[in-house]
Amino acid sequence: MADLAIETGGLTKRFRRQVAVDGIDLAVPRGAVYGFLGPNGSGKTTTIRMLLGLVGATAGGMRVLGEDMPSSTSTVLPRVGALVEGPAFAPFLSGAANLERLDTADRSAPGATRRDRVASALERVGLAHAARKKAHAYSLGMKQRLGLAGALLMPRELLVLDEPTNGLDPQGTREVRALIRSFAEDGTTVFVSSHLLAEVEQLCTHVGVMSAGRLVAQGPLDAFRDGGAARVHLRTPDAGPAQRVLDRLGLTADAAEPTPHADGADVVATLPDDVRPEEVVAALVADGVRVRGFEVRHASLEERFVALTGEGFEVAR
Ligand SMILES: Nc1ncnc2c1ncn2[C@@H]1O[C@H](COP(=O)(O)OP(=O)(O)OP(=O)(O)O)[C@@H](O)[C@H]1O
Repeated sequence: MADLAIETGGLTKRFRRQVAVDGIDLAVPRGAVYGFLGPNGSGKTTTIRMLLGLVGATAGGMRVLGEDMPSSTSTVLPRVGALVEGPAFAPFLSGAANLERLDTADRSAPGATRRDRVASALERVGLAHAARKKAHAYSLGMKQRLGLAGALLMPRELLVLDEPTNGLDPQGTREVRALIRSFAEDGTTVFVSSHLLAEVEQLCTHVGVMSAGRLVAQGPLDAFRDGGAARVHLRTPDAGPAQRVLDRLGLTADAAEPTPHADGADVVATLPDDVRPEEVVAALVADGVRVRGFEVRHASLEERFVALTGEGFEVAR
């Protein structure tokens, strides 16, 4: 069995009639940066709140860092750093004072090292220069980074981050992403929710896709990238003979009729796993088909996820 930082079985949350999370089986390997992807309202925040013991599950089980939750909350949570829903800070306290206050509330955090740990967490997120500034004067990006600093006051084995780049400008987004990468490089497992496919694609080693409360896909990101059928895009003035060659090789055309083009016509067909693109070109040429364009394209991650969830993803970065 893989060593899992988060594992759930049939995890379910119902709010009166509505099923927000519908029997999900999460498997988050240790050391992964796991992107928890799904459109708004698909159940990501509710799942995170259950994992952190902020709300009870209606049914199902969960283990976090190898321990049953919520029964082991008091021993597990000190090992987990969390950033959930835009952290609330005391506006008239400085960034450093806010972190000191937060740290004081953590019974596992030793007071003797508090000041040093606060300073190094601020340093880590690039806020050392603003340590004495009042939190209300922080930009949204700085507040978000202060929230991340709060999750880093103690060494953590797992970070759970709910939409950490929400509301940030592109620069702030890049900074937060770089920070998350640096946590992962230290060996921390990161579980990060997002409704932005591009973000998950750039950041994560693993992905879980939520749709209407269900986990519709999960696994290493590379498996999604390499999966998905390849299609050949052929441009030729000899569409009829081309189609016959493709049929013979077992390629199924996307449309009954090729798309007309000034330079002939475009034929698009799905390439079976056991046929190599060069065989297709050779067979076409051998049959006298004039090949004016030939390209093999894999379905993009976005196309695959849209197919899984039936919904579009925001592609904004
Ligand atoms: N406290 C609550 N009471 C009733 N319904 C709730 C509650 N919290 C969440 N829901 C519902 O559960 C569903 C899942 O919500 P959730 O916030 O988990 O989704 P999400 O994927 O995190 O979306 P978002 O990205 O918008 O936060 C939604 O339909 C939401 O309206």
